[in-house]
Amino acid sequence: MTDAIQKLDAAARKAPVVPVLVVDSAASAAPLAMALAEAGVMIAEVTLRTADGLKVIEAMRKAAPGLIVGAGTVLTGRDVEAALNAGAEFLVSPGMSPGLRAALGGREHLMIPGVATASEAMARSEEGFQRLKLFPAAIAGGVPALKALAGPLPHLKFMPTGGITEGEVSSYLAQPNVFAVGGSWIAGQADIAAGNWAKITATAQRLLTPA
Ligand SMILES: O=C(O)C(=O)C[C@H](O)[C@H](O)COP(=O)(O)O
Repeated sequence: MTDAIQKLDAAARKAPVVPVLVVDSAASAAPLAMALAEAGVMIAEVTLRTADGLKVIEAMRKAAPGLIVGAGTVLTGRDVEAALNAGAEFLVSPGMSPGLRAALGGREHLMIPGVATASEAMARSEEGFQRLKLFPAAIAGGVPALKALAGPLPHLKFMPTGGITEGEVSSYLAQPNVFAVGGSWIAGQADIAAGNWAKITATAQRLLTPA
């Protein structure tokens, strides 16, 4: 197992909830990183869907050095290079394409690619991807799909993301083939833009300390 995956696994064992962040302004990065770290969040995914995404990755790493910051919505080879240059420690994509696959060239261990079917999961595993994102988790079958996949493919570990609600997190995390759960609602785009740091900390804290 590679260092990047080991580090991610160790953090996910302690704090298996990964906020998927859409951050409009790099000015939000430092207070956001501190709000998440205060809640005990150990892994965050910054999507490259905003113009400031790369700057946000850099600034969050500086502000909270203990937080593992990755890049999400990595779609192209250009995204791969830009995200790694900005300091992203892991990469997440909604799926896989021949171009992205070629651009990774030996760096599969850094990426968590999205899969929605058994065939996709088998293909990614064969290509060397060690952790997979079930995406969009709710549409791809949610917890029943993960249970079904665990039968024939017990060695594959997933981070379900997409359409998961707060109340469902614990049932996802109870699956032995789930190492983390992701969601954009943990720290919502509007709350980040409005600087609602206390609300973000409270939501993340609630998720990380189940009743
Ligand atoms: O940006 C990516 O790489 C994605 O694949 C999409 C995100 O994972 C979803 O947008 C999160 O889903 P929600 O929590 O339902 O909002």
